[in-house]
Amino acid sequence: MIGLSTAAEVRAAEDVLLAAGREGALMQRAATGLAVVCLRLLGRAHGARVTLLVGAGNNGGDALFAGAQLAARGARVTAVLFDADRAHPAGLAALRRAGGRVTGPEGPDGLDRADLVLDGIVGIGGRGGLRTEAARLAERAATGPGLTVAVDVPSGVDADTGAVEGAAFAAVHTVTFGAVKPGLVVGEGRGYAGTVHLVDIGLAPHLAPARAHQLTDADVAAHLEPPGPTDDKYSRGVVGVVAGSAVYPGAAVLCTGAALRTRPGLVRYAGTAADGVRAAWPEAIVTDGRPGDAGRVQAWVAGPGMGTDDDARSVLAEVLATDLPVVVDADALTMAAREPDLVRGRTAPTVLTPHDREFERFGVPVGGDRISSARRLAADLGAVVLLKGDATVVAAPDGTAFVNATGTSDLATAGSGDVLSGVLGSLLAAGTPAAETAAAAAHLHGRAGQIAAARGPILASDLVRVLPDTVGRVRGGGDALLGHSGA
Ligand SMILES: NC(=O)C1=CN([C@@H]2O[C@H](COP(=O)(O)OP(=O)(O)OC[C@H]3O[C@@H](n4cnc5c(N)ncnc54)[C@H](O)[C@@H]3O)[C@@H](O)[C@H]2O)[C@@H](O)CC1
Ligand SMILES: Nc1ncnc2c1ncn2[C@@H]1O[C@H](COP(=O)(O)OP(=O)(O)O)[C@@H](O)[C@H]1O
Ligand SMILES: [K+]
Repeated sequence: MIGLSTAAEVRAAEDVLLAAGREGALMQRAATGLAVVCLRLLGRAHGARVTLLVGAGNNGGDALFAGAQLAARGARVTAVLFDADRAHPAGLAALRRAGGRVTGPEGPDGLDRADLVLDGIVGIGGRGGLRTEAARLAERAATGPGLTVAVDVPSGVDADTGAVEGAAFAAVHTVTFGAVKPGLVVGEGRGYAGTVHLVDIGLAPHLAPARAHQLTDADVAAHLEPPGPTDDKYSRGVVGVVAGSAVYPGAAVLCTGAALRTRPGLVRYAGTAADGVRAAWPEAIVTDGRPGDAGRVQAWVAGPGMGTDDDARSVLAEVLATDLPVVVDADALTMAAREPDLVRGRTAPTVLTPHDREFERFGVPVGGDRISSARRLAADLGAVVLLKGDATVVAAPDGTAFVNATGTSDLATAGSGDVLSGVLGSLLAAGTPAAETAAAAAHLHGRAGQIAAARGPILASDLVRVLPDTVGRVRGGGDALLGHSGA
């Protein structure tokens, strides 16, 4: 698991080392790690043109020290100081000693011919969008030829939330220090951060336990254990699906198929799309009766394509009245938003899987801070909330949160969410803790999207088809497709 630490948590850990007089050492570790990543990205230092955008704080100091290391290896480094009087004095001296040039925001910044641009405007000390001068150069960097690399956090991105209020530096890579900050992997900030490289500066022993995490393939593999010699079709967890309708059987077929393909023990289906499900999945046990007629299950998935009329409402209420884990998706979300008490007060886990428009039906739009929004609704309903998006967020009522690290925008296709709820129901039937299990389902769904999309545009049924291969590959470990790396 990769812990996501807020700016305050990072500062608290740094304070321990600063109190021990290690300030210089911390910044040197950060700058050296940064220079190493830059060298790797450039492929060579000698003759490379590098522009540093340097703000008045320690973030600018990191950029200056890293620039000095690159200059010492023959790079042609120009530092643009936004506030010449307050630029980090030791960093500036080091850059000058190494032969780097220094200019102001109106000076010859070299951006039009740069091979690499380092954004040291602001780091975790930043507030709000970039100010005018910085915004103008960030824009030129984004449209210029140089590879854009953010120091610690892309300037203008809120390190804690990923919110971007105004202009921000668009980085292709972000080299971050001590811990990955949530704002690099969630919300708008994710798009500005690009690939995240984590540099270890020795903070780990002093960091408070993270309240938000990203799962890796290895974490998710623990949810995908193959059956053992004593297992039978029941012992692996039976999932029940109430979804679809006679007119719209597609959602039921996708959801049931995804559940079967994730953990092929036993899937039961109850509802009016029974004929369609039978035809598509002879392996499923199907009834066109009520959930209670389906037989025993260990978890329910309710919602995709089931409608929101009185019959659908009574089916949902029957499922939510059980003491089993329930996934509430799609039409079931619409009904739960109308009647939140259907969910509040349940003792067994409930996982709600809204996208932004479904989330808003519960009263408040998602806004720029997706983790806090998911936490708020989770606490209000006493349920796990899986808020879908390009980086899906999962929050538990106690504030534990996960940000998904897998996926592709190709997943924005009709029926993709029905597949996710089938995968999730199937994993929940094993009885593992609901929030981490929901995060594991999002991870697996995202991986399936990446694998399916490697061949071209995808349909939701392609996701179902590649699920067994995806499970096999995630079990096999290896995070080659993940968005960030250790530096
Ligand atoms: N504290 C430490 O020992 C370490 C700090 N490190 C670096 O230091 C950074 C934090 O440094 P600071 O606390 O000095 O703060 P920053 O350098 O992140 O930002 C503070 C400066 O930015 C200005 N600023 C704030 N918002 C702005 C905006 N929207 N537009 C333009 N300017 C804005 C402020 O006026 C202030 O001058 C980290 O992100 C990291 O890069 C690393 O060197 C590791 C060690
Ligand atoms: N731009 C995107 N990048 C990555 N994943 C996305 C993107 N858009 C949607 N997704 C994912 O695709 C799925 C879509 O679900 P949903 O909107 O419920 O689809 P549907 O209702 O058509 O089944 C979610 O898992 C979501 O996280
Ligand atoms: K920065």
